[in-house]
Amino acid sequence: MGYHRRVERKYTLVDVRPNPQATDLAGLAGRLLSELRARRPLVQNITNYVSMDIAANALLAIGAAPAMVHAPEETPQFTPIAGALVVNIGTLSAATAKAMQIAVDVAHKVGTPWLLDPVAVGPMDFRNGVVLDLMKARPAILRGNASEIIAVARLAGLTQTKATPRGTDSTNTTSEAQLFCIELARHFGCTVVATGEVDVATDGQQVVRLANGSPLMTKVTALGCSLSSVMGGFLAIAPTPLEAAIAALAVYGVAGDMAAETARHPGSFRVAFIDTLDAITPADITGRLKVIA
Ligand SMILES: Nc1ncnc2c1ncn2[C@@H]1O[C@H](COP(=O)(O)OP(=O)(O)OP(=O)(O)O)[C@@H](O)[C@H]1O
Ligand SMILES: Cc1ncsc1CCO
Ligand SMILES: [Mg+2]
Repeated sequence: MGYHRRVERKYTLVDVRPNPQATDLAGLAGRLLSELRARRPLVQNITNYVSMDIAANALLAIGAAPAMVHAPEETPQFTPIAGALVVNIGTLSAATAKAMQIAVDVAHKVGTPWLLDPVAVGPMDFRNGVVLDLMKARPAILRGNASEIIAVARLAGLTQTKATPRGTDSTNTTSEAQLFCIELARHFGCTVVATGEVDVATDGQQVVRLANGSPLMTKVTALGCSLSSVMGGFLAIAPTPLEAAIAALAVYGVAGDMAAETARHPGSFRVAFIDTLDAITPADITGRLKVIA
């Protein structure tokens, strides 16, 4: 398949089912939060150097057990016992790319669900090739910002639209990315999540849009990477990847709202946000979740 092959669009937004009710989604997220805390899933992360600390702390705060196991020599024994695997290409090298491919192949073989965070995909050919190779091992969830999701859609030949990322940051909106989320989900048979001011999650049939969170979340590095790791925690315990994605987005977004009520600048927000991941309750989600129809 050529990178830029344009596929015929056989479906439109019209055949996507209507948005479920906010109360249903908040209830789902609250139940899965309680279940995650009860089961404390083990989450393997092969992630970038920047996110290593905050992603592990976010997983601990929400109630999961993080493990940053990268070595290809260890993966064949570790990935089968992990509840989920999170692969994040933020600080990619030839060596880490190889370690990631070995891990996702093991995950695919033994049935450990895994999530891909395609950080800064688009402008660099090496990174783009790695993302396409990783996608062949069928992630359960693809989670990126709007620019990253548009870039993966272009790589897959689903569009000629060019994303306009600025390094690891998005300059696109998730409403620009929404149709590509649906097309990618159908093309790869996975759940796709695009984050931003409004978060979009879809399995190719249902589309859910959530509008919690604070602009301060873009002022703390690797909060998106940490969201991917937290989503891995939910992926380990949720009945479906879409439910895992919705629960993670709901908990994370509401925690962002709550932390922004106590902290006004990035340094203190980072601390308040981790504290809130620990303190947040299902009732907080019910009271605050913003679902866009
Ligand atoms: N403008 C905004 N307003 C409110 N919340 C936001 C905004 N932008 C991002 N978020 C939230 O921040 C979190 C991280 O999403 P973001 O899209 O910034 O990830 P990212 O670009 O992959 O981050 P990074 O690469 O720095 O880790 C998500 O929970 C998202 O909802
Ligand atoms: C800043 C940065 N550079 C590579 S990964 C990363 C963390 C945010 O994605
Ligand atoms: Mg990111």
